[in-house]
Amino acid sequence: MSAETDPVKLMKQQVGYAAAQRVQSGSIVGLGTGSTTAYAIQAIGERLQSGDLKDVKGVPTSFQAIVLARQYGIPLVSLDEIDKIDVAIDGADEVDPQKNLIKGGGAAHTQEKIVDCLADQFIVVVDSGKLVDHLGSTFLLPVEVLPMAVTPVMNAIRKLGGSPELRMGVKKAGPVVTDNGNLVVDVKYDRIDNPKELEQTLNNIPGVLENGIFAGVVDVVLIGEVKDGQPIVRDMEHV
Ligand SMILES: O=C(CO)[C@H](O)[C@H](O)COP(=O)(O)O
Repeated sequence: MSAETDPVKLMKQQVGYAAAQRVQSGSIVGLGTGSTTAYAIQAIGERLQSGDLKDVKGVPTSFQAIVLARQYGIPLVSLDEIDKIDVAIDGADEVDPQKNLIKGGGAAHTQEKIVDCLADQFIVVVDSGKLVDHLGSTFLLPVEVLPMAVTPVMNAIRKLGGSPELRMGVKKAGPVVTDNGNLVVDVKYDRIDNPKELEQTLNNIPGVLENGIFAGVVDVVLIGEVKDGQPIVRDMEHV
């Protein structure tokens, strides 16, 4: 893997690479979505190709993960073919000090939550810019919604104190359509004080598939950062 020159890309590359080193031969690996996880998928593929790693299978969390796994030669399996996932590696948009997350910047949080929560070990890979004191500080909360329910769901979210907006496509006319054929509503909160409660409340609105709060499910957070001009990776537990 050639080193990135852009500092943020370099942090993402280093942390993705570090997570890939934790994968062991013979394991089933949840393959997350996003630019940071893409480096981990690449590094797992390179380890397989060099013979450093053997007999690894991936469980993808999105169409992007499928494409990358194929590109880097990682055999894929579906959830119907396995009875466990050893480790999942995935990115995040925000991480709070209790290791709660906001995910869904890539509109893939529904499949990500299924795969990440099934893993014996869930490793999150982020650059240091994703660390926040409380969720909702920098990122809107993504909620995947069935298309026919988008208006009542947005009304219900407003009544619960959030400000929802329908996510629109870039280089595509109209709204973003997820890998599951649904829409995404991004919700602004002044502050999310109780992530677990909000996660459950939003998922109870009829028409909501899943929201991007991942509360209490993360085992390890690896953080890529630049210290004294050098990229380093640290575990969130060990400052
Ligand atoms: O949740 C996600 C996709 O739905 C991504 O993991 C999250 O958006 C982080 O992406 P990146 O590593 O590109 O910053």
